[in-house]
Amino acid sequence: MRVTDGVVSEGVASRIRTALDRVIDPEIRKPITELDMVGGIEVAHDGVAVVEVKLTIVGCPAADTIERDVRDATLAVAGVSSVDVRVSVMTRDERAALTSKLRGGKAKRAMPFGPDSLTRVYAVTSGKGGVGKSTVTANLAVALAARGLAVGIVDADVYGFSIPGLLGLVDTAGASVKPTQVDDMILPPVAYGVKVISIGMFVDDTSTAVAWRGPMLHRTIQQFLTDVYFGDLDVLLLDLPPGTGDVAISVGQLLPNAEVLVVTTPQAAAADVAERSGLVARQTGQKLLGVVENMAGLVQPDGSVLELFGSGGGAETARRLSKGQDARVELLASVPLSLGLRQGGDSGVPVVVGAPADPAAVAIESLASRLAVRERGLAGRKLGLSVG
Ligand SMILES: Nc1ncnc2c1ncn2[C@@H]1O[C@H](COP(=O)(O)OP(=O)(O)OP(=O)(O)O)[C@@H](O)[C@H]1O
Repeated sequence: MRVTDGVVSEGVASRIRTALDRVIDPEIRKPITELDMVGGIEVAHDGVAVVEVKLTIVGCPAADTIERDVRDATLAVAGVSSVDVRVSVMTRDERAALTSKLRGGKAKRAMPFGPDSLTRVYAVTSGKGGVGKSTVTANLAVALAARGLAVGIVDADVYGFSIPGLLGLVDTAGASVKPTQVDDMILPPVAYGVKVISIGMFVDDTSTAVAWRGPMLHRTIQQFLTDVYFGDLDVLLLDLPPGTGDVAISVGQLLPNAEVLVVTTPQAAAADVAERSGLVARQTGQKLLGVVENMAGLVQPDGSVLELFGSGGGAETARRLSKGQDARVELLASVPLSLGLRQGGDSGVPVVVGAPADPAAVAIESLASRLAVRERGLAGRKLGLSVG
């Protein structure tokens, strides 16, 4: 429906369009004007505005937010007395044009994180389960995003897909939120500024055991990397299942520029397993960047330190992994045992946000400052890099 009564105020209409540049699609994270989601805008002499908004899909979960933001932005424009936001859905062709635009006009299903990409890819692995790999990954991602970097996580931990829960992307029953799908493009849910995709978002029951063989896992990781719209990321973190050669091989093939972070505990025995998972990653051509020791000494109220899992495992793993490659594998951080870190994970409010003074949060922040590298220079060229 178009406004037909009386003379239309073009000046106000164009000011509304400019104001709508500030309305961001919460899932795609771009202005709705850039996404061609704004149709006609007409304003009658009495200041009554009609704004047409085209959503990507029927039942778009962001519909209410977008409609409200469009209403607020329009009403804030001088000369507007009231607004009628008319919501419709894009046609197939409009949607196809949008997904192609978001892919930068590139062929469908191109891999955006290949060797030429300016995204720094960190693959987080561990020798065995339960060492806090996912907890560290989730907090690291949030800390990097808080520094203004564009950050994404691919949770490929089929056996323990815990990233959605750690970042609060779950409903009251504990089920992961489902990503919106625009044709064959998947829009990753966003938490604390981090775009997240997880195997947990594609299983109906969180208690489902996902018993996948290598090829299935490979296809899933590949699909996550090609069909999920991450946009231009500064950093992509991959949470990998502990100690499997299958996934290391897939990551080596799909993301040859990925750099591996090995998470281990301070226990001496854990160093053996952690070393093996690092070596598997190296055999597949990936670069080992560093070791993160987690569950290190817990500071007691009296100031003494309780080393529940012993000490030195992280440094030992880094020392052993340094043999056999030119660049030294560094112990990048030692994250202490922390009630706050564990509680933050359980409640979906990462400790780096909920209790930034917690010693575990401080250690993860310092890890983030070592890894927070933006490769996109002002001229869009690649910048020189170094960790440290
Ligand atoms: N530094 C820490 N202090 C206290 N608890 C921690 C710490 N790090 C992790 N945890 C807790 O340990 C448990 C295992 O952590 P997490 O799920 O992150 O491990 P994981 O290595 O990713 O395991 P998996 O790969 O098997 O899924 C969680 O309950 C988490 O809250």
